[in-house]
Amino acid sequence: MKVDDAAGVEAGKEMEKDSESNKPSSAQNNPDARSVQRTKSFTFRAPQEQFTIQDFQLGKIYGVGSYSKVVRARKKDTGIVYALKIMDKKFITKENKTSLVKLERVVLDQLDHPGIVRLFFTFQDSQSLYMALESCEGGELFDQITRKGRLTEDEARFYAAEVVNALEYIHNIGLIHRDIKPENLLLTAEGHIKVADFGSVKPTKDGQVSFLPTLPSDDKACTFVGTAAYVPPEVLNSSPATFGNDIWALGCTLYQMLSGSSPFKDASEWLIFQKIIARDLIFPDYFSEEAKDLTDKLLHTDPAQRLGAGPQGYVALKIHPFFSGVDWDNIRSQTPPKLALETGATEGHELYHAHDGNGSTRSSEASGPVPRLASIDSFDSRWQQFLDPGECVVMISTLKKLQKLSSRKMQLILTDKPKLICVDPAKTQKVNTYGMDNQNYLSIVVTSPTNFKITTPKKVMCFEDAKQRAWQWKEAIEGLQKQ
Ligand SMILES: Nc1ncnc2c1ncn2[C@@H]1O[C@H](COP(=O)(O)OP(=O)(O)OP(=O)(O)O)[C@@H](O)[C@H]1O
Repeated sequence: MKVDDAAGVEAGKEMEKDSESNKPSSAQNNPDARSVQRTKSFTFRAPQEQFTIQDFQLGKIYGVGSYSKVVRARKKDTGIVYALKIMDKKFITKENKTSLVKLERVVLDQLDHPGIVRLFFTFQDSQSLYMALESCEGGELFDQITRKGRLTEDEARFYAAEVVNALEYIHNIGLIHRDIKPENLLLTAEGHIKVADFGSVKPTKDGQVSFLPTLPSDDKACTFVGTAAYVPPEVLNSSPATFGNDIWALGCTLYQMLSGSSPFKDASEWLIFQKIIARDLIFPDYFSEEAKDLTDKLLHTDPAQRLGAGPQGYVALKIHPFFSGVDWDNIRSQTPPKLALETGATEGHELYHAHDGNGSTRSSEASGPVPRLASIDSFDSRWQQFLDPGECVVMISTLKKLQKLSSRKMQLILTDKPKLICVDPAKTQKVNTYGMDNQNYLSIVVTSPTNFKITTPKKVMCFEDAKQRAWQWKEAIEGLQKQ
């Protein structure tokens, strides 16, 4: 057996291994865990099945994560649709993600709440691990904010209340999610919230989730788990994670729902962190007093004082005037806001200026019919080096560059120069820049919502955008060429 194959087998065994734990059985503390039979060996509620990928009819790609791909998949015999999370065993082993994958599997298995994505079963083959998740057909809350520009206070209240309801459950069983953000808040076809992505979860010492794998320490200085724009100031100062992390991220998410963008945004992670540490928070005029007050209290600098994490816990959070009228006991039977469906059209445009090298940054500005930035936190400081002073990023995404027999991850950056920069994230010295004037004529052809081709005088490049923004890339490029 080759070393790589052996590694793949290990990843599979590790994810499904009956785990020994010296923790008490969660069935004693958690009524939801009673359905799991706890004899000598532990049985997962979501079983490991003997299915193969051929048992499923695969549909669109919902999205691509750092070590997985999530695909809509209909089980051929039952007709039931799942979101199939597919992970490459060799990649997981190579990247040392085995214990994190197992953690996510064990945690999802024991979570039982209508506001959290459900894991139904797992299976594997020689190459991949598969998790069959509840399919969230309404997409990400992030896309609702992008499509609507910003949400009304009623809409934001509805979503925030459902997130609070799920977070209360998550915290009560002793878990810190650590990556709450609009991209990880998925929606059902009806429009109810489902918290997803437990890949960064941190179990607390006296939590109720059992059979946890041993994890590598992440408490090292200079590293943080989560997403730059939603990370609380104390985590940047290397304090250990607390429930207050998720409350801060909830505050950022509420702000983003109401305003259209996250409260601490800038052109690089470093600049975002400066804003977070300085708590450089500006409320738009149209926020109601209740919305301002709640956001302000969720974004308290002291994690222990954040509403919900403070001494009165969730009671204090739920009675905040912003939530007046919310029927907390019947929250999942309320009618959700109408979902904004995907359209080719885009509104608004935000530009993010490059740092000018003198320590000052210029602010963002709005103009022109060019698409909105996908997500400012996708602009990380690594890409800054490719911009000239004052140059603005119009669109940026990690895409797949498709070649004849293979594909590779690429960072595509469109700037207002206009210029298209294509960087291999694994080797940032490998960068190609394409001008877009008459001599360097560049054209773009969309072949599907996910795929597009870029033709330059010297080559044709095929890209796949898992977030289905092929039309947005075309509009943005052609918009700049017309200017
Ligand atoms: N149950 C689901 N139903 C529908 N779409 C989903 C579901 N789970 C995940 N997705 C989509 O698939 C994308 C990839 O999910 P995945 O969990 O692999 O990684 P991620 O959370 O985006 O990234 P990372 O692993 O880097 O944190 C998500 O952004 C989301 O849009």
